[in-house]
Amino acid sequence: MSFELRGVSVRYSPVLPQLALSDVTLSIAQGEQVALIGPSGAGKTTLLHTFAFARQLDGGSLRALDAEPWGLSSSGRHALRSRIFLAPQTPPLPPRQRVVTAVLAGRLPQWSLYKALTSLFKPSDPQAAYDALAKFDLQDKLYARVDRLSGGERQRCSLARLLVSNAQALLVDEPLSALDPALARQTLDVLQQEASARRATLVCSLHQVELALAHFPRIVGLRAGRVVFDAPRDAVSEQMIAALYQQAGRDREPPASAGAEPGIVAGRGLASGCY
Ligand SMILES: Nc1ncnc2c1ncn2[C@@H]1O[C@H](COP(=O)(O)OP(=O)(O)OP(=O)(O)O)[C@@H](O)[C@H]1O
Repeated sequence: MSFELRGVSVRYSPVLPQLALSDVTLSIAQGEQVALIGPSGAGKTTLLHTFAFARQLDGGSLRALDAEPWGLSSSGRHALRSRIFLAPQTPPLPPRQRVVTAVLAGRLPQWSLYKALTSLFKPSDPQAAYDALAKFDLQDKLYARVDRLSGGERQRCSLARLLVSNAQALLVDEPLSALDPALARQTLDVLQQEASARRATLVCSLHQVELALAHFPRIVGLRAGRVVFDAPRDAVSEQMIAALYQQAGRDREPPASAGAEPGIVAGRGLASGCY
């Protein structure tokens, strides 16, 4: 099993009454490809960070790659973490760095400190960075500076890092926010082909509901920190989507229908695609 959450709660601060995740139970098998959808503030990012044990639990338990990260020593946790790639919503790319160096940073978890430092001055494997960038049609940017890239180029450059890593679990947070529709589809194709080729688990948060349903066999709907549905894409109806996004952002209480069949909301359908 890649990830198993049992009754997990996460709170950002003890002074904040609300839970970012509330009693979440979810299992994801190795090699599965899952889309997380839900309104802004639903807890998608928090869930991805929880999988990658970047956030402490306030309750419940987590298993990741068949280990219990919070029961390990910090060095054990670090070793386990190196097998997971978390691509954040805002790519942390140093602006003055060359793209080749930024992409090869995807290998940092596998490198010694010496190799990491020397690679800053002389990229250790520019061919690997070139090949990864080529999958996103960005190979001509190999030696460009990161701050000369467009937002969409930067986003794909950050995902090229994932391609050079050797992670067995790929956690990707809103990878399409700066991309046009054609690039968005291409980017998802690249991520999914890569995950399939290395039999890695892929969990991807998306605001583009249509793309989530078109690309991912399993869809998890989150709202107000809770799993509202977890279903094969063919079982996800327009009504479920409408209920998931109903009054998005206006409450942090679990919807009355959480865990049950959601109600029908008129006027919004899958055709509107991005909620
Ligand atoms: N650093 C933080 N400190 C305090 N609260 C936070 C922090 N990060 C997130 N939250 C809160 O936790 C909840 C879940 O946020 P999260 O970022 O996981 O949602 P999301 O579904 O990823 O949203 P979006 O789609 O807008 O990125 C929200 O209520 C948010 O305000």
